[in-house]
Amino acid sequence: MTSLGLNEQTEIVANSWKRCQQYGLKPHDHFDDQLMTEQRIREIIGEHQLLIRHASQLLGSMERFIHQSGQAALLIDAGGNIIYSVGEPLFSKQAEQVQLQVGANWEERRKGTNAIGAALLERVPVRVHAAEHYSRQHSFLTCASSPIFSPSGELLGVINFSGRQESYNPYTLTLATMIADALQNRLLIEEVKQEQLITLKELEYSARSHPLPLLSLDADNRIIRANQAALRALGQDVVGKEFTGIEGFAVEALHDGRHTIKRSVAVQKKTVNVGRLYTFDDIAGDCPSLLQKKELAGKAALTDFPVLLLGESGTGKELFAQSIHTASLRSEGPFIAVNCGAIPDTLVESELFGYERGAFTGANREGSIGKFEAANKGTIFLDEIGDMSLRAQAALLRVLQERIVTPVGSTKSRRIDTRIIAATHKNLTQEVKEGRFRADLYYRLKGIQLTLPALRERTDIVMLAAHLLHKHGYPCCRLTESAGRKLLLYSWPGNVRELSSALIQAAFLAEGGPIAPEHLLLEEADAGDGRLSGDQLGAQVPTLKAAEVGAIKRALQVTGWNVSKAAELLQIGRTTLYRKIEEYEITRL
Ligand SMILES: Nc1ncnc2c1ncn2[C@@H]1O[C@H](COP(=O)(O)OP(=O)(O)OP(=O)(O)O)[C@@H](O)[C@H]1O
Repeated sequence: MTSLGLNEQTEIVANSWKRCQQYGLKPHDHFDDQLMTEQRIREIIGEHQLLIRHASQLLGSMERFIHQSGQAALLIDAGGNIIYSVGEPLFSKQAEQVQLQVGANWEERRKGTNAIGAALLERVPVRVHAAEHYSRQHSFLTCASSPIFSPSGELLGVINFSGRQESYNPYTLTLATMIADALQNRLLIEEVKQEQLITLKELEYSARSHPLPLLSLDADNRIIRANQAALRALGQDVVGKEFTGIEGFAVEALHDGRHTIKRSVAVQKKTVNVGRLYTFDDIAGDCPSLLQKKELAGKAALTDFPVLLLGESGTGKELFAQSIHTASLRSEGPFIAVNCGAIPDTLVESELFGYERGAFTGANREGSIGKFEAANKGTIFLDEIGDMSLRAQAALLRVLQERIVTPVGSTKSRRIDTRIIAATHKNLTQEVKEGRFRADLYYRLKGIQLTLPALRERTDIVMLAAHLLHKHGYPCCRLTESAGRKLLLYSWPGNVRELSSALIQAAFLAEGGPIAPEHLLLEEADAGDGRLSGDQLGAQVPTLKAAEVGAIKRALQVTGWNVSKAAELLQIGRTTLYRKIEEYEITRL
């Protein structure tokens, strides 16, 4: 910014005097000498941290010169408040007598004609020397101020040099202007850095959750960028408009470690599993037996072999099935889940293979495609396969062998290109032995077989619990140590599904505080707290010995047979635990 000529400066001062007369100020009056409260000063300083940081770096480097000149340098915000100062101590003391100090306001209306107030009003560099000050109290001063603008042209404040009138130097106005320009450049660089950060964040989001709607907002909440998905969601003309929030969007503020950047990236809130299939990243836990299955499933995903998932109810079979699909080359194709146990025997063929128009009474007049065709080029997940009738098994076997389906009522067969993942909580070999499941179908399905560990066999229950609390929207909810112990000693017949619902209930009961054992309402009497409720008494009550053996076995299992850790969990001595292991003849399976 170039300095104005002498005439323009004189005119600025003259106009300021006229305004002061209109305000009703008198040169001999006692001018406003109120300072802000300490609390308010702290707040204002907090709001201008970035500006203060850059100003203090620039002025700090010339502190010696400022001292030698007998002056003080000040930073003032756009409202006329002094928010930072560095100066020669003797002059700074005198300046304080007229409140030229942090916490004072130097707007023209309060202090009469002065360089700070005039530069803020006129938005140009201004010098006010000695008797040019409207107030007689200020005539001992010589001051030079230059306005600071943001990269987008908004007035942010003023840099001012003041000293006793004898310290007048024609270059102080040039100096103020140079410092204001340097400050502006630094802000611009900062903005570019923020821009890079925001772009990186956007890239990260697009890599992770493409094609979710993605917006970038400026400091005023105006949309500066939007990807195609966001344009579809919000309209093609949203760029430049103010973002007022929208149902389903979460706004994430970005930080650079030192301060919060006012811009935000808005991404669509993850609504659990609505329109989004699970991926391997959703499978939480670091228990070796789980990690091994995850690795194997990851390899299986790259092939087209059938996968058979075994495991108790709630161990994550569907989670694995979806993750295999999303990691496979078929991920762009459909994922169709069929609960085989829920289809009535008479409808199995029409459900799986479809039917032609008018094939049977009650059928849709237009006909319908079956699940296999719906899953063409994708994956079909045959859940609860162990619950299928023998008749249905025969029909399924035909499809697997021939890779074609014939809709009910049709003579035309259709070729299908579908990857098959089946799952059951039943022991299929036992089912085969007892004649309830066809051996040939079993061998067709078990291309790659994965048995998922039951939760009680896992060593990462507490970590999984923290993950599930986070997933269910209680990221700050923490488990007390004794609650963690209770989770470890419980037998979890319902596996992760049961853990998940126990935690939601516990977080609710804990009302935002830490989750304690009494918040975990578990089904069994062996829940680790040793207490039995009234309705659990009677036939279901295990004997004391059985409960003790159960607790010891689980403690050994979750600690991977680390006797010291298991004893700690059970809150008994190590020697006692050794004795009990021997006494009850507990062995590692
Ligand atoms: N390792 C895991 N990490 C995170 N969530 C999990 C994990 N395992 C299971 N879950 C969650 O537990 C619940 C039950 O999982 P899922 O439906 O996949 O189990 P399943 O074995 O298919 O059960 P079922 O046999 O009863 O159909 C789901 O909400 C799933 O997201």
